[in-house]
Amino acid sequence: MNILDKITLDKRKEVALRKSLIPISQLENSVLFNRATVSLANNLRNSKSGIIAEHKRRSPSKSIINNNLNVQDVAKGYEEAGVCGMSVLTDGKYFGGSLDDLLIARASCDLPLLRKEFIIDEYQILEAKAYGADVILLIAAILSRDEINQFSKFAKRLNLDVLLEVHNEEELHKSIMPTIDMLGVNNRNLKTFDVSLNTSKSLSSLIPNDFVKVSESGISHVEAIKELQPYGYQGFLIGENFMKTDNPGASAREFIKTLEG
Ligand SMILES: O=P(O)(O)OC[C@@H](O)[C@@H](O)c1c[nH]c2ccccc12
Repeated sequence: MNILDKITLDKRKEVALRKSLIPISQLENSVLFNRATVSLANNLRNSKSGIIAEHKRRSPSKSIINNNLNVQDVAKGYEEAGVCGMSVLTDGKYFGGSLDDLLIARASCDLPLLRKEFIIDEYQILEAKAYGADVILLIAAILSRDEINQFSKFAKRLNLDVLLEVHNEEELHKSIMPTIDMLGVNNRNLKTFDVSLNTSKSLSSLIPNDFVKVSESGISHVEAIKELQPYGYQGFLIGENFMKTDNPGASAREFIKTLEG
């Protein structure tokens, strides 16, 4: 079984348990549930740098990245650095994250927040809203076209932006629909962990212009962004490159200064 299948299998069990612990009505009663969300897609359209900075403690491909930071400092640091949005990994087992991380990030900054999660059930979209997210991630590799349609419609009804992640042509064709705001091309193959910026380059011309194009993973220097911008990319999701340092906010700030300067 590949790692993505393993993660999704575990996720189905986890979500079933979560559902039994916290009823939907309780999520809907969250103070955050009815707040006005901020659009990441709009921020990216109006930005010169387009950086989405991620909070990621560890990953199956890199094991521990950084265990010595607190989410509050990271969120504030990213906001001060001038990023367009923040991505918060909420998967516990494989990435060391939690919904509490999302909640703390929400309490610490006004950036649009992406719930970075393996979404396989509408319940997780309600959680995203209740814990302060503005954007959800949908991963084409683990969803059918019908599910993408259903989940993205559901998210739009909650005023959440939808970032749809693809890794190849087949996933891209399956996913094009008007309820998607941003199309993210993951440079990392989630089944093998191979990383190549060529994935973003080769898929770019197949993405219709009404979607904001986001390039994800493996971006470790400003030159990579300069290389990808001519292909129409307006968003760049960066995790490890910032998180491996003692001060992710400061490294994001330095990165953006070099990029815009
Ligand atoms: O740390 P990196 O290589 O900069 O990557 C960030 C982000 O793209 C990556 O964490 C990611 C992209 N898509 C995902 C889906 C699930 C979990 C994680 C991811």
